[in-house]
Amino acid sequence: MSASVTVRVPAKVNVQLAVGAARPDGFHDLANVFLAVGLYDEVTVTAADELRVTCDGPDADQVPLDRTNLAARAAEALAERYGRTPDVHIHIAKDIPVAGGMAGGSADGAGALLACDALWGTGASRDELLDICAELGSDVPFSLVGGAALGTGRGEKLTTLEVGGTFHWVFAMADRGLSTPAVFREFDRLGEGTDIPEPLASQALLDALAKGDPDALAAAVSNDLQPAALSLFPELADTLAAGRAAGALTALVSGSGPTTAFLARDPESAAKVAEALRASGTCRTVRTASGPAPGATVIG
Ligand SMILES: C[C@](O)(CO)[C@H](O)COP(=O)(O)OP(=O)(O)OC[C@H]1O[C@@H](n2ccc(N)nc2=O)[C@H](O)[C@@H]1O
Ligand SMILES: Nc1ncnc2c1ncn2[C@@H]1O[C@H](COP(=O)(O)OP(=O)(O)OP(=O)(O)O)[C@@H](O)[C@H]1O
Repeated sequence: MSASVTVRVPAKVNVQLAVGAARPDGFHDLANVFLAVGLYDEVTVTAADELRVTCDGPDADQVPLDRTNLAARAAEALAERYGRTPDVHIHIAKDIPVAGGMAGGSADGAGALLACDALWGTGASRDELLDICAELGSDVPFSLVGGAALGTGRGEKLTTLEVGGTFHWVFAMADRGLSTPAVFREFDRLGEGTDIPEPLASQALLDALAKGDPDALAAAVSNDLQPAALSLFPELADTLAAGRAAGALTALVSGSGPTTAFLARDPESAAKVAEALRASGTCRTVRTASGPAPGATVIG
């Protein structure tokens, strides 16, 4: 008999990303306000003779299928903790752009962890799963939790945030990726010789989320990695300008980029911004999605 579990996991946009100075361990302290959005990967794990990863979807050829895949690492980490072998076939149906700053790999890590936990019946607590997520990567705990949350430390220490409405987004995917470590290195280079303040969450932004007010959110969003992403990928300025000209309430780079995110007042306006971005020729593909979306969820 072959048992199998499927988990659906959302992408994220960072509505605030405040970045502190580099720490001795090479990471940066953050005030990272995550919002999960309705673009999903689905991770299916099936009992097998040995660990194996397959992937399909538009960006599948860019996804490593060896043990460096975050989903494989998640299965191995859980198996090790429970003294068993990670004997599963992991299939990733990938819809989240790869190396796009939307936590696609992190989503697959959290998805595989939850799916293996259900398949193996480990009985792990939520806190244990969150600990394993934090070992896998700074964004992985949020992929498990979803909704909206403030991430402090390197982004792994989460406080859930209330959100008072639905926010409508348009995402423009670029024709190449950006490496997260390279963007943080560029942030360090650009900040050399300046005083980098302690990262703090913006109260105006948290209030805007709590009210579900898109105009207030648009006025409060910020991303300290945006200058670094633009420095490495200057053409993104044209995409941001095209979305603003089409009526987006605000335009920003998502996380470390290069995906750009546009906030719209309602679904109709999001559709208009999406159409204008498609026509602009400044990006590879355009998607609309709203948030908050639920975190990793077993769907079958
Ligand atoms: C840019 C964001 O996506 C915003 O949510 C995250 O901060 C990145 O999270 P992630 O991809 O899960 O990152 P990790 O896998 O933990 O780290 C990858 C690399 O990014 C850099 N990194 C990441 C997180 C952090 N707080 N400081 C860092 O400097 C480090 O060079 C690290 O080696
Ligand atoms: N399951 C996975 N899906 C995609 N990439 C993966 C996966 N596992 C490992 N990787 C590697 O991680 C790199 C970053 O991919 P990912 O899609 O997670 O970037 P990202 O969305 O920019 O991440 P983040 O927003 O968390 O910084 C890829 O280039 C790939 O080599």
